[in-house]
Amino acid sequence: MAPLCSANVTWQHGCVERTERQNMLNQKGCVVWITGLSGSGKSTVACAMDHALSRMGKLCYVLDGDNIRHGLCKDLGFSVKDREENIRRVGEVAKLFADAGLVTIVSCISPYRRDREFVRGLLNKGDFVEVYMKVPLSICEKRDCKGLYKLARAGVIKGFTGIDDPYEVSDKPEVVLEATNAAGELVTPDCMAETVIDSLIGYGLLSKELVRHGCMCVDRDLSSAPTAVKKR
Ligand SMILES: Nc1ncnc2c1ncn2[C@@H]1O[C@H](COP(=O)(O)OS(=O)(=O)O)[C@@H](OP(=O)(O)O)[C@H]1O
Ligand SMILES: Nc1ncnc2c1ncn2[C@@H]1O[C@H](COP(=O)(O)OP(=O)(O)O)[C@@H](O)[C@H]1O
Repeated sequence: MAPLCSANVTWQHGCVERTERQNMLNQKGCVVWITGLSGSGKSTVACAMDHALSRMGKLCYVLDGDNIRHGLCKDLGFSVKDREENIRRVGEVAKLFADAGLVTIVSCISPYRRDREFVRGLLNKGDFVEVYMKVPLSICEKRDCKGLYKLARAGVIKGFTGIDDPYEVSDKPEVVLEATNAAGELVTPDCMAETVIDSLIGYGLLSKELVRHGCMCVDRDLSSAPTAVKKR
């Protein structure tokens, strides 16, 4: 684990408090941490949430594992140590975004429980919401939209999560999203996003003042809100 901080540096306090920023934005900063196997739907749910929250007038930002590895973490691979460092960096950035008042949505495999708990520990209590994509490997592998499972099965990619590298399920993630509902029907990404948003409301991280339109939420005072919306 990295040292607490570099030598001879002093924390500089800002002159605008987090609460002031949150009041300006009319929202609370938090981190929604979406974890699960490759192909489980993390990026898709993150995108659906981003869309739904934006329609509600909430400022959010998605930190997606694939994208972060094109820049901030482009020097990292997939060893245990590199994944730990990847999650540490993403966690630190997510913490800054939450401090700026944004609903910060992270979609990273983050396969090791300890690394996710490390990030949870960076945030104020209650500001970290872990969303577990409980999608069986068989479904993820069947989707294989990037062809990586095929390469992993062929031994071309070593240390692939779910194949020859572990995914550790948390004891109590705040939200669990399954691929199918009780009736065995596929759950759409919009409905998954809605489940997470409902949880954020339940945890007091989002305002209850919402009206609903199908699976998408829109803010009560959005002038462009559809006329056929019904109260929750
Ligand atoms: N060895 C191995 N294991 C798992 N995934 C791999 C690997 N090599 C490359 N990829 C691709 O990298 C994406 C995962 O990046 P992450 O930053 O989310 O990974 S991690 O959280 O550090 O484990 C992941 O993206 P998603 O499919 O969106 O999850 C893969 O496309
Ligand atoms: N709820 C869903 N139902 C059906 N297919 C989905 C669902 N969510 C994602 N997918 C599909 O699964 C594939 C992988 O999704 P993606 O979001 O890229 O996963 P991840 O980010 O976890 O690797 C994509 O082709 C996507 O369209």
